[in-house]
Amino acid sequence: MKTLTLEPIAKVEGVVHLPGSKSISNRALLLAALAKGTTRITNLLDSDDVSHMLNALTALGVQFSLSADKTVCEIKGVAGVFQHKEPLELFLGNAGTAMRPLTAALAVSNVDVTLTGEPRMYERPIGHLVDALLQWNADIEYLQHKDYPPLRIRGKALAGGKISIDGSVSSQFLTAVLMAAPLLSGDSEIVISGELVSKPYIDITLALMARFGVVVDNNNYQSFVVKGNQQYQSPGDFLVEGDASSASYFLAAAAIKGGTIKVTGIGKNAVQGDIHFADALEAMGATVDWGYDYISVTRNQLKGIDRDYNAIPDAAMTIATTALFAQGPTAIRNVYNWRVKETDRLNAMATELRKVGAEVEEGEDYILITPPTTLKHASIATYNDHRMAMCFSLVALSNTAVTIEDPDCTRKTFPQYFEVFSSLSTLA
Ligand SMILES: O=C(O)C1=C[C@@H](OP(=O)(O)O)[C@@H](O)[C@H](O)C1
Ligand SMILES: C=C(OP(=O)(O)O)C(=O)O
Repeated sequence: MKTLTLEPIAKVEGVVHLPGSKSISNRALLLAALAKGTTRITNLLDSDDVSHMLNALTALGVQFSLSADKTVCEIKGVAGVFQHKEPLELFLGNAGTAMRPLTAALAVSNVDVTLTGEPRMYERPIGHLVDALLQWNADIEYLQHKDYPPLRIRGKALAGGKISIDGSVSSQFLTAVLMAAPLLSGDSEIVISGELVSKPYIDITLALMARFGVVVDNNNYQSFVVKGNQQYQSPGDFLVEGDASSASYFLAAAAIKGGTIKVTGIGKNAVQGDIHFADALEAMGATVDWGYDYISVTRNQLKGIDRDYNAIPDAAMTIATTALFAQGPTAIRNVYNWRVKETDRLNAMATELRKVGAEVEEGEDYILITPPTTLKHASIATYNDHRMAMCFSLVALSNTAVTIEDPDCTRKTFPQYFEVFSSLSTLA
């Protein structure tokens, strides 16, 4: 297996132009594909998760052109729902932002589609989404195990109406039904049961739908009303914000061993909840500066924090390895759904943090990390989880090297991560 050893880093500083947000790239592609008119998407992310969405759109007959560097996509919308006569199989890797939204969009289209993915995708639940779509009378079949992909979807026109959806495992299920709702022939009301997790991602969904001309009535995230029989409208040009989750590694590095690092492509008005990772760093003691198109962080003495990070589950992983450099313990709470992401992230994080010397308590939905006085060199298993690889690069900001196993797993959202990280670093 390929490994990458990062030697101890004395200092980090510089400017990072962030690649496009994964969450926004895949939403923008899907809505542009459904919309009336041609959309020119710029700063599109080029990564595996986005390739899976693009490949699915190609197979569905959507016409688009990509620039040589794959960051500009001009896409001609189908002005309605997808139409495809022959049965199709779409392979979606482990991309939640492709699997979940496409399940709903295809259930209301004229298609007969089987959605497949990597083995881990077949362990990531989708039952809450399918249960919601079945209430609209969708035709969806589990091909292996109840509540998990692969799925066979025989899409058809659906009438809408009132449904309930369990929001306690993934917000992507609600995102999926919201994006499909305007395509129903009648109006719909979507009522949330259970505590809605990862709420800021719903704001991304509503903001994107609005950019494509569809306004949703949001009753305090308890229920949503969407008018039926609508068509998404292309906004013409659409610029993808920088990826705020990807920014977290650089901002954390600055807090630990800056210098100052400035990330551009996101700022104080960004729509992604993960920009509030910078607030976590500030609470730990770092100095944060916010502009309209940048966030910069400068080092300071860090102290441990104890907070609920349900709203930013992806960036919260970066807090776990930043905690290695703080005075006192850090608790990251209310992150149960770490267990159903690329791997069981609570277990993976606890196991690997212990390897570098931390004392870790792994709860059902929290992790409590007490940093060691000196970090130990370790070979870090990454569990095919891009965020495990990126988070543990921070260990090199010590007097100790760190070895990252399978570093190429960052291709899910950030293929160039290690090149960018190294370009900011001065070795000890
Ligand atoms: O809607 C989105 O773009 C996402 C929502 C979050 O998932 P959950 O809602 O499952 O927490 C997040 O972890 C994922 O990386 C992207
Ligand atoms: C959970 C993640 O991905 P997905 O979109 O596949 O859910 C992630 O990127 O951390």
